Amino acid sequence: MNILDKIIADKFKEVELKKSLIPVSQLENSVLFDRKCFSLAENLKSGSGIIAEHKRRSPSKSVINQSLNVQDVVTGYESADASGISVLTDGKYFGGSLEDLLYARASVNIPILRKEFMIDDYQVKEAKAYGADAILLIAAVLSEKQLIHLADSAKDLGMDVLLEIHNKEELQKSLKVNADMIGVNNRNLKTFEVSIENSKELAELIPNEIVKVSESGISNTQAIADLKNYGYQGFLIGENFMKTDDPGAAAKEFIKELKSIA
Ligand SMILES: O=P(O)(O)OC[C@@H](O)[C@@H](O)c1c[nH]c2ccccc12
Repeated sequence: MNILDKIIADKFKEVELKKSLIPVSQLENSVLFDRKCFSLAENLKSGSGIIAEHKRRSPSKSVINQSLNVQDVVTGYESADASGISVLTDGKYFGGSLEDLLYARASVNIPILRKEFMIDDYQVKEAKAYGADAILLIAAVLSEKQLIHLADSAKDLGMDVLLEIHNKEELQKSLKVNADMIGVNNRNLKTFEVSIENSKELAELIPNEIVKVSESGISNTQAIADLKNYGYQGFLIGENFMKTDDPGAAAKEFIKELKSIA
């Protein structure tokens, strides 16, 4: 079993357990459930394009940063002029939680992406109930039918959908999905290999009306200038900021430099 298979197997158990503990009706009664979402896709078009991620650890890097407080990190990202924030909510492999999402929501007024391994409608409802503006769907772990269903369900709740692909086959099964953004993951989730070339190779195959996002392994502004030439408008960055003592300050410096080369 590769790591992605393991994560998904655990996720099925986790979701079943949660469903038995907290009914959907309770999620729907959350004060945040009727909140009007910010659009991440729209924000990427008009702003810096950076989606800055809160990530404590990952299966590929183990610990990145365990000592920070989520509110400080996300307010730092907001004042750095990030277009949106990504909050990992998986606990076992990434050290995140739904509570992180809730604290992030209470701290900023920019779009927040719930970064999670979505396999069930229940998690889409949870995302809305805990203050997310957008969800991630990973084509590598979902069928075309599931992708369509989960995306429609998020759109019905007013959230944006970022659909993650890693290769041509995954893009192929994503074309009928109602996604606002397609994210090309430069990291292969099965082997952890990272190559920004992956975003460049897949760019021309992504339909023009969908906002293109490049994800993972981005550590310098020149890479972004390059990716913009391929039509990318969004750039998801985690480790490069989170590995520092002050991710907000690192993001601010990065975005300032990005603006100066634009
Ligand atoms: O820390 P990086 O290399 O900048 O990557 C951020 C983000 O792209 C990465 O965390 C990610 C992309 N897709 C995912 C799916 C699940 C968990 C994590 C991810």
